[in-house]
Amino acid sequence: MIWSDFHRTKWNEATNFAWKNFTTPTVRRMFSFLTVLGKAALPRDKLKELTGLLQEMKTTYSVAKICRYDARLRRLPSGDYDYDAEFEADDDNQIGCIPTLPLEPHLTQMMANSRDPDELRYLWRAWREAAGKPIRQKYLRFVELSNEAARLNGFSDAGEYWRSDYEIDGFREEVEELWQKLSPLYQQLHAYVRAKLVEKYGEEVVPRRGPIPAHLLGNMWAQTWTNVLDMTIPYPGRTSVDVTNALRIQGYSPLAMFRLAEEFFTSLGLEPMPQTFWQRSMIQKPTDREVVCHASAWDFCNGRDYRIKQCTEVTMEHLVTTHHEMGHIQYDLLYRNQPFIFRDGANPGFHEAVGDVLALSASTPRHLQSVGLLGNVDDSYETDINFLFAMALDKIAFLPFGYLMDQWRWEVFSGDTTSSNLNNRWWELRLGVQGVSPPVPRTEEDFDPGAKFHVPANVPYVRYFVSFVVQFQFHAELCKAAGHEGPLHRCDIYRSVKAGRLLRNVLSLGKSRPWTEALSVLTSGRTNKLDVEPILEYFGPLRTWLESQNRGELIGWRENEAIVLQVTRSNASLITGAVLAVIALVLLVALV
Ligand SMILES: C[C@H](N[C@H](C(=O)O)[C@@H]1CCCN1C(=O)[C@@H](N)CC(=O)O)C(=O)N1CCC[C@H]1C(=O)O
Ligand SMILES: [Zn+2]
Repeated sequence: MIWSDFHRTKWNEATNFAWKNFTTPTVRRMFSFLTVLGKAALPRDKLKELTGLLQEMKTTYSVAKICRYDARLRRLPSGDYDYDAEFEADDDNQIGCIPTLPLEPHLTQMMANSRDPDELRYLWRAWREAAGKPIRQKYLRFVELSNEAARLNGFSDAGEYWRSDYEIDGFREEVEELWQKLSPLYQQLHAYVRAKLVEKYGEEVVPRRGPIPAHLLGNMWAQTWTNVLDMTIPYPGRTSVDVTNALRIQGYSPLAMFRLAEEFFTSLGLEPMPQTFWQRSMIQKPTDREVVCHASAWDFCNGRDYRIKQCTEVTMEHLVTTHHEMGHIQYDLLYRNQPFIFRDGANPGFHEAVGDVLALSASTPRHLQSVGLLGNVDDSYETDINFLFAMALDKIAFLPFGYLMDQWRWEVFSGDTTSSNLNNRWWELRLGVQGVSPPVPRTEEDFDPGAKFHVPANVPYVRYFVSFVVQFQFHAELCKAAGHEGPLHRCDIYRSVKAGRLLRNVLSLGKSRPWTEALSVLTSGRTNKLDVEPILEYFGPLRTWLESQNRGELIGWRENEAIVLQVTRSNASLITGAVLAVIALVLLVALV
């Protein structure tokens, strides 16, 4: 909605009005949200520019495609793969191929399944050439306008505006403290996975004591490592909870996956998906048009229309994502009777946690067996460790990525990071916090953060870090309500109406109360703070196992040991470059 200057003046008068002195807390709370206009506070022309930039960046990301990797065509005389050749313009200035491969499902699946470092390195770089690099300048202008809008709302920059969603002072410090408590467990997992990747690829590809090259972790952003489970599973041959094959053998369709997820919610006495959901959701990639394939959930704010858009593949990973997206819809449904301004998550991390909490139960070997996706499941120690390890490849591996994405953006918004070190700062964080390195040299010509959906789409990310902590607090409390006894990681709240009632009581509040109060409701008053104890308890047995396995390994990484795989520059390009330089020099001398 575009505000006329008259409206804006009137609104500014109203917002300065003494609503802060209203006696009714709920009304005061409503005004505290209503008076934050966000980007609508911008003058009309700048608002138009901002939304235009956002649309262009999202479109670039969603239609980006790359060329096929064709090792045969790109061999140097030495036999090495001539890596740069893919990016060299041919004589008619065309890239040496026709880009045909989109991120979903092609590149996602290739990053998950390829075990060829050359191919993975090509895919990793080609995606960043196609999706990140082209939006670097647009993003810088977008940041300027976002900061201008934030200041018009009384914030110092867009980062402070984003953090205000958490309604506590010192949220930044809180997140830092949580990460410091979780980092040792991450480093244990990192050390073990690195050792396994050294076994698989050798030390000339993976430095035994350095960071892990980012293209070898089964994911385009190395944000979760579940796709390298086959190379790293602690006890091969014992029960593995990757049920992708079972889903396919049993003929699961995307719709069947959605129905399976819905049944978990209704087994708790929670809301079924409304009729319109099944009529209007897009759960498979259409063949007749380009769509934004990145999975998302939508509340159309009329109490009836809720939809998921997802290019669903029949894999375990997509089954978990289906629970995640349906968790958003469940939350939307539970607070639909709140006043409009309160129809939101208690904080953004709560919204991200709902579906994941149910998936923690749905992913247990026992539960997978009960729905026929796993055969015989034993209660052996090895099965436990295999399960916890698979969960850690998703939940623990993710923590540094969930943490650093907005560390980087908050610094860009505050001006600590500028166009002179935009990409370098990203890799400082990736190296320092996550212990991953780029497989090819990076410069300020590149814009690697732009190759991750949430940056062009301008969706904050620390919500996922908060979710990965708080979902285990939810899990622990719901398991208590369900009467679970035994280790937390074996808990399955399936069909527990008591757990469902507790979850309903917390989620129905929406944003009508501060999230700290919602946490009090969840824990019957025991705490109102984010707490890493439940996630550390859940992974306790694995941590002990990792520490024993990692004896003799360096825990952590020497940052100067990043092996940047030498990109085999084709001689031609080097010669061309030299010749051009000489011509330029001769011309310069001639002109002077
Ligand atoms: C796959 C998932 N898609 C997001 C999500 O579901 O959060 C989408 C895109 C951005 C926001 N969004 C929404 O659907 C919102 N409308 C939900 C809401 O606010 O109600 C996603 O991006 N994830 C999941 C794990 C980590 C992260 C990633 O994949 O990096
Ligand atoms: Zn989400």
